[in-house]
Amino acid sequence: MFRASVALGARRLSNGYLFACPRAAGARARRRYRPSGATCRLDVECRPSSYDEELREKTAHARAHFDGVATLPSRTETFESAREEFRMRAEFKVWHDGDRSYFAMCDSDRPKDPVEVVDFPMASARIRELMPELLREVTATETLRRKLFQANFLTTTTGDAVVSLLYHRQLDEDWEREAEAMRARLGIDVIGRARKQKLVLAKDFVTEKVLIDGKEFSYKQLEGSFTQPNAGIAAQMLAWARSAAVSDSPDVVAAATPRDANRDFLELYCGNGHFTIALAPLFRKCLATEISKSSVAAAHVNMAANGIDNVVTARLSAEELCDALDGGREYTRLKDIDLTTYDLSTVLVDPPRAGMGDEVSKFCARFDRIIYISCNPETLARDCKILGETHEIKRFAVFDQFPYTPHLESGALLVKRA
Ligand SMILES: C[S@@+](CC[C@H](N)C(=O)[O-])C[C@H]1O[C@@H](n2cnc3c(N)ncnc32)[C@H](O)[C@@H]1O
Repeated sequence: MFRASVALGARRLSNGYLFACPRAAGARARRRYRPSGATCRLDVECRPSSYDEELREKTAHARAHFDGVATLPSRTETFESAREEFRMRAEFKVWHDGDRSYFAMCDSDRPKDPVEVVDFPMASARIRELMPELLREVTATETLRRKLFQANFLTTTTGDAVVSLLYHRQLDEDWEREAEAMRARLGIDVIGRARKQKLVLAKDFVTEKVLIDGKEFSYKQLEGSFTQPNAGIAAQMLAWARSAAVSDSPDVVAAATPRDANRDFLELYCGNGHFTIALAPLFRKCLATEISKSSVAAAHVNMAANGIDNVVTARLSAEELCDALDGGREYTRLKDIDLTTYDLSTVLVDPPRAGMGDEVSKFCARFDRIIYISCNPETLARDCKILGETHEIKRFAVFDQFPYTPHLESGALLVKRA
């Protein structure tokens, strides 16, 4: 447990963190680090000096979930984050106080009690640059400011940016004109959202470029859909997954030689094709599924943009795909796909925090290699208990996607026992 400095004006939030309101104390916000249990909502303080210690503690905590549940390899492959400017997306409340507007975060238990965010060193350089510029624009133009309650930033390492502005009122032509002028001045795309309204000026996505094993891939990332928040870590996760697809050894970094070039790859929870695009070249054919319609659409665009032509993507829940592959009911969304032509040897899963659960875990146990990416070590360990009956965990990695929070992304390679 870390010592937390308590600044003047600090208050304890319901998640256990201590914060100082910068307006009251003129200080940076502070919190107490509490690795277990609490969900972290207000991650305001950047603490590079305690980064190493926090990551060590989070890693030990993640590994502890496996005690008595499944056997991990002794070595943890550790992927560290940049200490600052690592978050490509951020959401802030916008608070108005007389003539002044400011960015704020609120604890879920005290939604009317804002903590002002003056700067956010964890956010990408582009977000940090845009924050004061956006506030200046909004403060200067009543049409943009009136009933604005939230601003969401989505950026890339290449400087692309979409800012969504959320309002408690319907948006009209005046708003559109002013937003268009601001869009041109700031060099961003703007989305105006209100009840049953979404105005897009001029696009609702960014395009990220990622270099993996010497090759550049491009990713269309939709505003409002899932994207990996930490771009540096996301690239390291892709390289790790490629390496895990071909080798049981952590020492093989580049996936130069496809292991299963004559066999096929299945991906569940594929999102916008983030892992699919990087792993597809290692296999003969790939089947990737995902529940979100907009993410599947983005995945199609991303396959085409990267010249990936051996992937079929279908909008199906993981549970539906398990059912279909086991000869269950017929799915219209699979009518053009002949599942019998696939010789699936490797599966990659990247489920939400709830993990795969019993049904999907038992289904995955039939594959030779399982690459399991997880944002919740607790559910990863639970699912590994099932998979551990047939598979050995050959590799275990932690990716520090969320520095200065209790959260830790992890990856496990499970290989079927002979
Ligand atoms: C952690 S995200 C990973 C997305 C993708 N692998 C990536 O790296 O961007 C989890 C994804 O699972 C999808 N999802 C949630 N529940 C699902 C289910 N039951 N079946 C299939 N996909 C699901 C979400 O829409 C989301 O895109």
